[in-house]
Amino acid sequence: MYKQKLTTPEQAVTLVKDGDWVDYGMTTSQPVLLDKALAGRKDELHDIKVRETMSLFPRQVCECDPDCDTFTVMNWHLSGYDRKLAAQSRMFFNPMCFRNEPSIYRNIIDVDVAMITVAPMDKHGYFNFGLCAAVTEAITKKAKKVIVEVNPHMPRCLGGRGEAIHISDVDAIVEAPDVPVPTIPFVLGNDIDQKIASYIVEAIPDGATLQLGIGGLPNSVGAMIAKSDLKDLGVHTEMLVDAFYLMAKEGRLTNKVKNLNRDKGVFAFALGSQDLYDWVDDNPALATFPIDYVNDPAVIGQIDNFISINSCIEVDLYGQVSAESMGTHQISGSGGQLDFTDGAYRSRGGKSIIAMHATHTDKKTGTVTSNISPILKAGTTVTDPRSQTHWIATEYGMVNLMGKSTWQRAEALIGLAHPDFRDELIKEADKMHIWRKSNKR
Ligand SMILES: CC(=O)SCCNC(=O)CCNC(=O)[C@H](O)C(C)(C)COP(=O)(O)OP(=O)(O)OC[C@H]1O[C@@H](n2cnc3c(N)ncnc32)[C@H](O)[C@@H]1OP(=O)(O)O
Ligand SMILES: CCCC(=O)O
Repeated sequence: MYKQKLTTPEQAVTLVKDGDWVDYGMTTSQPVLLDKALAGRKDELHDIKVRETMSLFPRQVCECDPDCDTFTVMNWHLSGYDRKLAAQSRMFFNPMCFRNEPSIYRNIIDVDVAMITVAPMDKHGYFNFGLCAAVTEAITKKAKKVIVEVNPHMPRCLGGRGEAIHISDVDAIVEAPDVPVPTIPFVLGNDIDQKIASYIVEAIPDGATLQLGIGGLPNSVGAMIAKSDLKDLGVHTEMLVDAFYLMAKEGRLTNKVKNLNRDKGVFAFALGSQDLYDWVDDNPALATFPIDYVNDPAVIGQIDNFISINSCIEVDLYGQVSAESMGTHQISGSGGQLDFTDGAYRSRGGKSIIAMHATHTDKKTGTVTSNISPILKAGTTVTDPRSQTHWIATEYGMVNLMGKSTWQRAEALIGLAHPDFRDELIKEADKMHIWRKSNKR
């Protein structure tokens, strides 16, 4: 069957017809040779819609078609490359809560052709989805045709479920022996990140189960945990990052006291360095599951002492969080932030922590602005509504907003702002009628 289905990328993409919706696997499952071959058909195809997530390298269907004559590309979560294209109307954002994405595929949207990078076929005829199980099964099950791009460098991730596809469900196979699996460097934050990390690490008990988001700030927290005295930590995370490998190496991560999936570190996709990939490869201490399980707040809430650590871009004085846009400029996406904010709050002893620097410096102009604002800018997307926001951390401390009234939130958040911006924030809070008269006397 393998020999019958094996073909060239150019031949495989002839499965795509005018008007089709084509889905690429997300992050490390993005096809490379198939993307290039599909781009090669630009002049003969019409109205092809491509859906993808977080490009880790230039997308050939975008590069070949700057005026978007043939390809309309949509993206569930923007990377740095993607946000530049989106700002030129060459890519469009697909709003979602990550836990809902599989059900959106199952119940709402159609897929004509799925193109997915996978690990080599095993002796039972299965292609492991490798580093990214998250939504891959939902995409392939909905697709009318499935093309797999086999990458021999793709680690094999053992799964709870939904981690592989059988050759009988595949329409065409192409091989990519010389394509590296994309890595991202483990970059630690600066002194401010270290300060914020120190508050967060203090709030983590022995035996806690952790989720870490993307970026220098969560990396700093993870690296500090690895060097701490914390014992018997567990992992239940959307994205498995290098920090978890460091914690395991230092003996902090045992998954021994987790009250769900005990002895297993749970994740939906892994993205990081080659060291991380070598650690996850065939590792029975880890289990990958689809995102509608990992990110389900009802699942997360069953795990005691669940500590979720994510970062954001801006918080207003009501406690509304944006982790994804600045006005109408889409920076990234909601991803799983709200899923974990809700889930960690439900956990006995749990905390959802949204961390950020108190200020932002514009790289081009050098202008410094407060990341705590009276109100979000016009057009900014709310990632976490104020009713769901739990803990917020900056280099000036950490506060729990849950249960606080509007004046208490304003007071607490102004206490987390950079001192240079506090007077102005107080004036605005007063105008917004969320500053106590007694404070003025
Ligand atoms: C994969 C996971 O994270 S799982 C966890 C759940 N998911 C989420 O939390 C999703 C939402 N969160 C995110 O997307 C990220 O955590 C972010 C964007 C909030 C922070 O990620 P980081 O990698 O630390 O972001 P970074 O500092 O590089 O900033 C990204 C961009 O936003 C811009 N930016 C960041 N903060 C601000 C700000 N306050 N004002 C204006 N622009 C800002 C940066 O300039 C940068 O833009 P550029 O690359 O085009 O120059
Ligand atoms: C693909 C979604 C990533 C995130 O949650 O940030």
